[in-house]
Amino acid sequence: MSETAQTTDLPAQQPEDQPHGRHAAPAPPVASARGLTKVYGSGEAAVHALAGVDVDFVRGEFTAIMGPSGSGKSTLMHCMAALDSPTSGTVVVDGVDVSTLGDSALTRLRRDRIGFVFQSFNLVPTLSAAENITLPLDIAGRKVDREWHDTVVGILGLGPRLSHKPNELSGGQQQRVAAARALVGRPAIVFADEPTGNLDSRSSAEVLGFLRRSVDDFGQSIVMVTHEPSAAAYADRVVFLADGRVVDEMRSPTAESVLDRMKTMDA
Ligand SMILES: Nc1ncnc2c1ncn2[C@@H]1O[C@H](COP(=O)(O)OP(=O)(O)OP(=O)(O)O)[C@@H](O)[C@H]1O
Repeated sequence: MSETAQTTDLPAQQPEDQPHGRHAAPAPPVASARGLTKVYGSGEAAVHALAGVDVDFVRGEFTAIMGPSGSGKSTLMHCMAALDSPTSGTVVVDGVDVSTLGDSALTRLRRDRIGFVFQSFNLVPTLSAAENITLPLDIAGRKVDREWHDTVVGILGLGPRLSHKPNELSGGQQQRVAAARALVGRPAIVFADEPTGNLDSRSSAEVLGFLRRSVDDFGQSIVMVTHEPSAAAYADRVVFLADGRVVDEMRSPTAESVLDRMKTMDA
C-alpha cells in the first residue's frame, strides 16, 4: 500500500527515455501488460484481438491509445481495467497482478483503485448527479472526502446541477458527472473509453481539459482510448495499436502530428 499512498505526492516530472539519474529509482508504472493476448472464438473463427502487447503506463501521466478500428484498443483497455480477462499474459495494476485475484478481490480492485469513464456515460438514471458521483464510494462503504469532492465538483462546474437526474442534464453535463464519479475516490488510475465520442466540441474540451488538469494539478494517472487526434493531443503520450500489437508511440502529441501518424497507419 505504500506505493499507493504516495500517488499524489509524486513530483510532476516528465519521465525520460533513459533511466533516471543516479539517485532516483525509476517509478514503477501504475499499470503494465506483458505478453498480453486475447483470442475471441476458436478454430477458423478465432480473432486475435491482442497478439502480444507489452506496455507500461507511467504514474501521473495522461496516455492516449489510438489505432484503426478493430486494432484492439477497447480489448486492451478492458483487460487492463480488469473488466475482461486475457487469454494469456499478465496485467499489473497499482502493483497488483490482476491474474492472481479471485472475483471478490477483482471487484474490490475495480471499485477502489480504478476509475472509469465510458462513451455512453453509464450513469444510474434514477439517481441524482450527487448520488451518482458518490455511488461507488457509498457501495464500498467508504467515506466521501468532502473537500476533494467539492474541489472536483467545483472544477467541473457541477454545483448547480447536483440535484438533477441524468435525463435532466446535457450529454456534456452527464459526462462531467461521470468524470467526477471516476475521480472522487482518488483511484490509482482512470480508464476512459472514448469519453468524448458522444460530445460536441465544446463539451469535449471541457471534459478533456478536466482530465488534463487532474493529471497536472493532482497527479492522476489516465489512460484514454480515442479516435480523435484533437483529443489525443491532450495526452502526454500516445500509444498506437495495429492488429493487436503496439506499433508506435509518440510523446507530446499535437493533433497534426497524431493525424499524420494515423494516415500512415491507414495506408
Ligand atoms: N466479444 C467479442 N467477440 C468476438 N470478437 C470480438 C469481441 N470483441 C472484440 N472482438 C474483435 O476483436 C478485435 C478488436 O476489437 P476491439 O473492439 O478491441 O477494437 P478497437 O480498436 O477498440 O475497435 P473500434 O475502434 O472499432 O472500437 C476486432 O476484430 C473485433 O471484431
